[in-house]
Amino acid sequence: MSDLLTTQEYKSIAAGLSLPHQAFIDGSFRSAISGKTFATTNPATGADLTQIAACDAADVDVAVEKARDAFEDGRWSRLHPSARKEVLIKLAKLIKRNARELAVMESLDSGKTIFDCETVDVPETIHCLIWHAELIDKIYDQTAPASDDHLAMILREPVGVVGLVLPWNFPLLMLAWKIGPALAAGCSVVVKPAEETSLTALRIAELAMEAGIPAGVFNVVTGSGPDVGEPLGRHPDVDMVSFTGSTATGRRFLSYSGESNLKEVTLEMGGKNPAIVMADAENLDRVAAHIVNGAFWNMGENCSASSRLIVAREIKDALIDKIIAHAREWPMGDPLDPANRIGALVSQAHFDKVCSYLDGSQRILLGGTAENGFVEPTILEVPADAKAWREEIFGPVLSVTTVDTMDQAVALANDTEYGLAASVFSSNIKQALRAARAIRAGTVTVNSFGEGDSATPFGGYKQSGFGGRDNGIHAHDQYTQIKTLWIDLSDDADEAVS
Ligand SMILES: NC(=O)C1=CN([C@@H]2O[C@H](COP(=O)(O)OP(=O)(O)OC[C@H]3O[C@@H](n4cnc5c(N)ncnc54)[C@H](O)[C@@H]3O)[C@@H](O)[C@H]2O)C=CC1
Ligand code: BAL
Repeated sequence: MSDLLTTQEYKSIAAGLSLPHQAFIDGSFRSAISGKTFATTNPATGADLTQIAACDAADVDVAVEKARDAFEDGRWSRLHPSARKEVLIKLAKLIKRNARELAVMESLDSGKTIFDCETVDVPETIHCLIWHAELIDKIYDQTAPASDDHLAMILREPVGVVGLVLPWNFPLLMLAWKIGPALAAGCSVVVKPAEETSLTALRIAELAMEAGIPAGVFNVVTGSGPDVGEPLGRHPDVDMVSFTGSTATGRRFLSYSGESNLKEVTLEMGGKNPAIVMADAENLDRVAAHIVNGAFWNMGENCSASSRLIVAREIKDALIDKIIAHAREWPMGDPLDPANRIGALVSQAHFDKVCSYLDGSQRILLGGTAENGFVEPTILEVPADAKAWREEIFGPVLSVTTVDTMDQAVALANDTEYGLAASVFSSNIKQALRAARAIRAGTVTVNSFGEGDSATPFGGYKQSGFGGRDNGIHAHDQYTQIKTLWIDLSDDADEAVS
């Protein structure tokens, strides 16, 4: 990309950044009530970046109370949708104005490459916010069939105070996927960023105030899952939680809801996503480029990563050779070097988890080495009962196995507790579409890898998803609820409504 800077220029921006470190509640930054902090670290160097407010249930209580006050007095929730639109578009413009700073902050905090932060995370964040802002004053309520004496209206109302619990793999983008539709709908939000990556959510909250989002509407409470996520999930005055993260934690949010106020819960969780390549797939070189992108983009720290390659036996060697050639074009190293496509894994704990799958017991076709937070793109040939085949690794590790027929491939694709995404490569389009229908996953791509865009719903089948979809007009459903308004128009006041 011609407008990327040099490594030195990025490092000088990094050195000059002012890093937000306090929680953002009711329109201002504040320390945790306990006064506690925790370190956020640059995973590429191991150096501490800053100390972040380590909030707990007391801070969650204040944020929810302020969010409730804001929601009830209507300072945001009752604005004309076009007024909310204008403010959200202003926020998107402010993000654009601060794009470089946000990209560097995101890269430092998460280990993601500056190339991805500059070309994907920040621009897609802006696009997502604009998409939902532009949508909100174009949605019509409905009327239901009713007699001439009655009017039956179906109205959508903002759900209220929502908790948005975020993962660390796309800190900005997942924030946008959730605040875009939630704020557009008129909700007040309490955001809980992942403890590994709090910085950009805090900076966006500051920009949101500057854009004109009223105090109390957009709060960010930093801290650990048990200290902040759980109190939010259990809070009696939170109407809804939208979560993205692991299936294990998603399950907890269902329990929190069941054990508290039955708040609505939407869960976007893990994946072990298959890429099926049949012998008749056209242009293996192009297929290989898609597989490399699917498996290794964002260091494989992607819930929709193609982590299982199911390939027709007769083309396996040819395809693997091409995948290896493409993977070698993805340099690994300093995330602030714009030439690099593979950065550092998000944390030492996550690095250790990914390394535990590289125990030497598998046949390694590529990579397999890991050092100081960086894991090389790795391809493992494994049987379909191997741990690496079945469990979500969330690192740059592609597991491969062979089949003879599309039926075998689909059966293997579906042999998982997950159902987030899949891709199918075949020049026989009928066969490919039949397979796409048979695969139990929320997004299936044919002859490509991708997860859609702001306009297309994203979420999972089985243990990958619950309760709704991110993105598209469907995301709006998460943050609204339906009210029926029934009006008797008859002159006879005694006539029963029916
Ligand atoms: N679907 C996805 O996009 C993601 C999947 N993962 C998967 O999860 C694995 C573990 O990563 P984690 O960071 O531990 O994910 P996680 O699911 O534990 O964390 C996601 C969010 O939930 C919060 N959380 C954690 N424990 C909680 C609790 N007991 N109660 C309430 N909130 C809680 C975290 O603070 C974070 O904000 C990864 O290796 C990967 O396999 C992780 C992040 C994103
Ligand atoms: N791929 C975007 C959603 C996620 O990884 O959680």
